[in-house]
Amino acid sequence: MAEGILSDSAIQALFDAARLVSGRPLDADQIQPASLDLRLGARAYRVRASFLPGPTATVEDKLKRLSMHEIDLSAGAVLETGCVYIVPLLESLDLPSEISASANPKSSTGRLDIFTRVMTDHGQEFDKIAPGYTGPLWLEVSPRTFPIVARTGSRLSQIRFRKGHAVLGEDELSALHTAEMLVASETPNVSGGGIALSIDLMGQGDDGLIGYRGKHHTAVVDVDKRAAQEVFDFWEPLYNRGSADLILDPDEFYILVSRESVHVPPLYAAEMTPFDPLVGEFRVHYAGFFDPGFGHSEAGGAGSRAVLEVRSHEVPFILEHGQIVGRLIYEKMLERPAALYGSGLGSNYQAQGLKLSKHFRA
Ligand SMILES: Nc1ccn([C@H]2C[C@H](O)[C@@H](COP(=O)(O)OP(=O)(O)OP(=O)(O)O)O2)c(=O)n1
Repeated sequence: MAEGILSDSAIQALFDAARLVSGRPLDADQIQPASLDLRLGARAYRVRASFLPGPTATVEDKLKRLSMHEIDLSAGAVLETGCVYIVPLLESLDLPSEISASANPKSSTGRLDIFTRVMTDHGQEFDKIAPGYTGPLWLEVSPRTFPIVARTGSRLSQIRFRKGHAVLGEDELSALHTAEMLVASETPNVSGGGIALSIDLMGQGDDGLIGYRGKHHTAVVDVDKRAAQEVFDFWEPLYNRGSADLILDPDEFYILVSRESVHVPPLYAAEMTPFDPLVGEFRVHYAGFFDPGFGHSEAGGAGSRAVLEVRSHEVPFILEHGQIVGRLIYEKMLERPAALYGSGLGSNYQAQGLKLSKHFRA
């Protein structure tokens, strides 16, 4: 059996065969080169704390006991920071037995520090969908830094479908790097199943901008509105003042950028591992799916950096320029996507440097 990640055309075929079902037609740009964006349904349930259904229960069973309040999302509603909401998704699955899936926040969601995880009935892990799963999908949503406005149809999370297991081993990864230059580094560090990304704290432009720290007690961000907010109402810029380092405060959220540009060739998809306990007491906060074609020069992506959402654990931590902060795992596609990231898909982050989410004016 050929193994790998399903492309845009294969996702469309799942939908056509009613293996992927939605009460509404799919949005025109909902299918991405190697993933499908998931849409919020009609209601959000405010719960006291996050939970997993476990092998004997459905999410609905648990909600009957745990929900404190129901919110109508049809006209949009504010979801507050520090609160946990459970939202049924418009999409549900009836997967063939050889197809599994995994979910992840969209990059725009991670950049807003909105914590999201997908749950399935009887699920014992977040964001993992067992082969052959039949049933609804639910999203846990918890805004961490900014209160948000979301509504039925808002797309916060995405799902990748796969057949079998097609993650590249370290030898294959090194060979692909030699052929295709996956991260622009003369001394690539391949270990732990992935290729390392390090942090850029030298900064950009004359003033040496290295990143942003999220402000507290801000106005709300509407997740469906592009370029609607002023950067400085929500973010404090951070500059390199000579030392090319940054002390991470454990209570703060940072947007930083990788030193290397990243390349995902058309026949591969990548994923940034969210946490590498060997590199320090901080983490790249959200795992990220990297689409086929991201940073690919034929798709207009030469020089695309990875944007990193970073938090420290428990203690303040000094991050230094060039320090490894995450790893990219590469996986084979089952076939080349019909459209690559960046090529006419309304992609927001191709050829990016240090870039906040699309909600802020550039
Ligand atoms: N931590 C991350 C995660 C992803 N990306 C890049 C690689 C992805 O190919 C690209 C787009 O990611 P998503 O599809 O998750 O993002 P959105 O759906 O929000 O953006 P778009 O509308 O551009 O697809 O962003 C990044 O720079 N840093």
